[in-house]
Amino acid sequence: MTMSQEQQTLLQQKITFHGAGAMAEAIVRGLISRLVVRPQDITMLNRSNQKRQEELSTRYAVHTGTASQSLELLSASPVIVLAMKPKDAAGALRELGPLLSPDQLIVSVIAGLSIRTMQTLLGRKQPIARSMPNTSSTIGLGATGLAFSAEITDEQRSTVMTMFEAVGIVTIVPEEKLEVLTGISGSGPAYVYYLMEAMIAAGIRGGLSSQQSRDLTVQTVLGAARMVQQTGAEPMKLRSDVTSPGGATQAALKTLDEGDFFENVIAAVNRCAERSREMGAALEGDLR
Ligand SMILES: NC(=O)C1=CN([C@@H]2O[C@H](COP(=O)(O)OP(=O)(O)OC[C@H]3O[C@@H](n4cnc5c(N)ncnc54)[C@H](OP(=O)(O)O)[C@@H]3O)[C@@H](O)[C@H]2O)C=CC1
Ligand SMILES: O=C(O)[C@@H]1CCC=N1
Repeated sequence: MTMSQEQQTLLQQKITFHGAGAMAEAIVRGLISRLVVRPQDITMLNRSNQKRQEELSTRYAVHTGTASQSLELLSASPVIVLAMKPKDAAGALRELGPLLSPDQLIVSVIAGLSIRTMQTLLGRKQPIARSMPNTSSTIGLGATGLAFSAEITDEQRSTVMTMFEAVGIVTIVPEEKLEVLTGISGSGPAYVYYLMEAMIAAGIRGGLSSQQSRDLTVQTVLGAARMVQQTGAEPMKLRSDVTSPGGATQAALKTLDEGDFFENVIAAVNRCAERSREMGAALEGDLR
């Protein structure tokens, strides 16, 4: 099921972000700017970075604190978003488990970390939504994959859907598909930025100003994505529309293919999925 958000529902629930880095900020910015959650209902906790807390509280008027100061707060929050790096997750979940009541919802954005591992680390069958969002949530153009644990209630499911639909499109998948989804949409923005970096560099090397090169690249990527979205045409058809036989585009694509561009992108997506599985397996290994 893929949906775009059209109507916004105000979630009148307190949400605590356990981890206050790039991904947590992307979601919070989206939620606040789309009026889905009031800033006073959001708390963002990190481990120790005081400057970051001040920055977030000034920027978004949310509550902040460090995890150790706020165990009480976590224990009272109906929704807890786990948003630390995978390496920090095991310790945080072990600490969190004994504080929770059975109806508290955990929403994880952590790559690779399975629902089963989370429940084992928590030491209880907590309702869990495992998500894979991306940083474009910041501007409401995120793409999020979701999988749910069996314990989740309809109301909790709808809370999670509302949260992520507020910041982009949402698709529900069987949990084992979240890895390949990470390879496409979770990490995907980085591939596109890398392509853009290369295009901008090429323009500058060819004598355009950096501003010209940047503006042209941004508009080109934006226009190409919109063309696929708005015309409904296949990318292959749109590519062919640009490519005159024997012309300049064909020569450029041939150069990309000499570097096995198409298969390399697929290999990168597969490696990303595999790395997510490795991170998940390492966390599972921490259980022993
Ligand atoms: N960035 C992305 O594009 C995406 C990231 N993700 C996932 O999001 C998660 C976070 O990534 P990202 O935001 O990039 O990471 P960041 O490094 O930007 O942020 C991590 C945050 O976690 C905090 N933290 C670490 N340990 C604890 C703890 N024990 N209790 C509370 N907070 C803690 C850090 O606090 P402090 O700074 O004080 O140490 C920091 O605020 C990852 O698991 C990643 O897999 C998912 C999709 C996309
Ligand atoms: O690089 C990572 O591991 C995370 C997963 C998706 C985007 N960033």
